[in-house]
Amino acid sequence: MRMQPLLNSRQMREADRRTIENGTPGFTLMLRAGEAAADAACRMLPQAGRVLVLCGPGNNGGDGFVAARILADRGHRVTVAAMKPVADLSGDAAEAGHLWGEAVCPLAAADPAGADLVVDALFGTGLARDLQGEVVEAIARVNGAGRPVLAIDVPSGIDADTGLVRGAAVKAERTVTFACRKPGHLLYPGRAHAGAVEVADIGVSCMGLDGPAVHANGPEIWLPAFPRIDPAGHKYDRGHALVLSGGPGHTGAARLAARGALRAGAGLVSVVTSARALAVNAAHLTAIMMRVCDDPDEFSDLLTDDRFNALALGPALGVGEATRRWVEAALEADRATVLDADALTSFSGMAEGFAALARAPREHPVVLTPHEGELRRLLAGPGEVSAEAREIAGRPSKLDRAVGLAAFANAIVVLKGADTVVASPEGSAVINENGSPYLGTAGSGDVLGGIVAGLMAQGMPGFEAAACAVWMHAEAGARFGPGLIAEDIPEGLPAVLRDLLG
Ligand SMILES: NC(=O)C1=CN([C@@H]2O[C@H](COP(=O)(O)OP(=O)(O)OC[C@H]3O[C@@H](n4cnc5c(N)ncnc54)[C@H](OP(=O)(O)O)[C@@H]3O)[C@@H](O)[C@H]2O)[C@@H](O)CC1
Ligand SMILES: [K+]
Repeated sequence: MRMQPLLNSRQMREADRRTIENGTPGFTLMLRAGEAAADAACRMLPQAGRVLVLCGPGNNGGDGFVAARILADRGHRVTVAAMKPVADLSGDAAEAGHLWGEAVCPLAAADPAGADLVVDALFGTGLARDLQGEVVEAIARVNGAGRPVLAIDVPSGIDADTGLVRGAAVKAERTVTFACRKPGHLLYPGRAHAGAVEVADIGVSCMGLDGPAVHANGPEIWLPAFPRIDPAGHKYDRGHALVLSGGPGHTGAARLAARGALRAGAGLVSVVTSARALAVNAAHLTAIMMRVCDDPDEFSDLLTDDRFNALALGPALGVGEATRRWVEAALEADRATVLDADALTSFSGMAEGFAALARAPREHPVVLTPHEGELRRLLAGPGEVSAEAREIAGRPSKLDRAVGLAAFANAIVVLKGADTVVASPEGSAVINENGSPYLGTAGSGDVLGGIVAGLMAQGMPGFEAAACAVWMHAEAGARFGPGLIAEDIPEGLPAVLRDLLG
């Protein structure tokens, strides 16, 4: 298994430039890209058919002209509609336009409804601003025609770096991209617009580039750091995770998290409960133990025992001063700590204070697991919030928001959603892609926090534990499919672990 880098458009340009500098002409790359697109088109349309190729003003359009030439040579009836006449193109795109060598109609005259396949070569990684005017209209006609669409590199109108729609965007059935995928292929809505994405090797290397290290999340990222069980060891070698319970009537979330931690392999897991909630927790727990703490001071006392090496707190704790004090006690104790839900929302409008706590020098990782609403409330909630925090919350790109919060709080951030991003304070990130819509169910996030804590209890580093937990959680949910409830996720972990660990 190889790591799958996701290069942004600046990094892609740099990769391109280096390849050209090392002796491969840009036009050769364009010929390879166009051929890969033509091959993909032929797989979608195996019999000779009517192909409409839409070409933009830059090199993405150039790829389109090359693909059009190859498809016509292979017997398809090809129409090319372009934003600019070939005479107005420059560089490699002009050369590709001449290679096409046949008539080009204006974009406004393109008739996607009359095609068996539409090849979208309007814009790729060079999209620089929102689309307007006739391109928006042409894209609306393509999307309305209901014909299969193959996008070259990126569905036009999708920002390759953020996955956001810039004015309008093509909805493709497939996308053929070059060298490696881009963040916008994994981040929604780009992921939905791209359809199935295939990567063509055109001789451009994605390695050794400056800038953010962003990857698709997968076992290759974290399996080497996965805790291995020592055959001669015992449960005390695999850590002891503590999960904080809410009060009576709010205890289920902690038990879900605790179950996740135990299934993830923590040697011991205890729910920390108030005396008032003890009976209800006791009625539901067997392998998971309990510790009674009625206030944060008792919790601090408990944490003088360094065998408790991982903490998870937040779900169903309640929002306010009391929860802030539990969070302070947890952070002061310097254990591998997961903060979720109310542990984050309790600091709404106090982003600076929260960050000061999280940033205090510490040995063990802090993992924050907000969804978008929790991130917004934490960084831009009502109250005295710094311009820096507000700027992070307002970033259009989910990737940038996650990386921003991670740096701001010096913590690992799991920004949850269908395209969960895990970011480190140093700026590296992974984007998850094995989830399923069924994971959006009550208590699912509680289980995730527990899995992260369970892995860290076994000594897995924070970033790897978070990325691994996100992947395993999604995998267990996706395998279960329809009818999934949060309780099923921990029970799905053994099968996922068996396949991972062999
Ligand atoms: N990297 C590689 O290894 C390889 C890359 N290759 C291919 O090159 C593609 C990147 O090419 P690219 O840089 O020319 O950018 P591209 O997406 O064609 O668009 C730029 C043009 O669009 C214009 N424009 C921008 N926004 C606009 C808007 N909103 N509305 C209107 N116009 C707008 C912009 O004009 P300007 O901003 O200057 O006005 C410029 O004319 C890449 O996706 C891949 O397909 C392969 O050929 C081989 C190897
Ligand atoms: K495109």
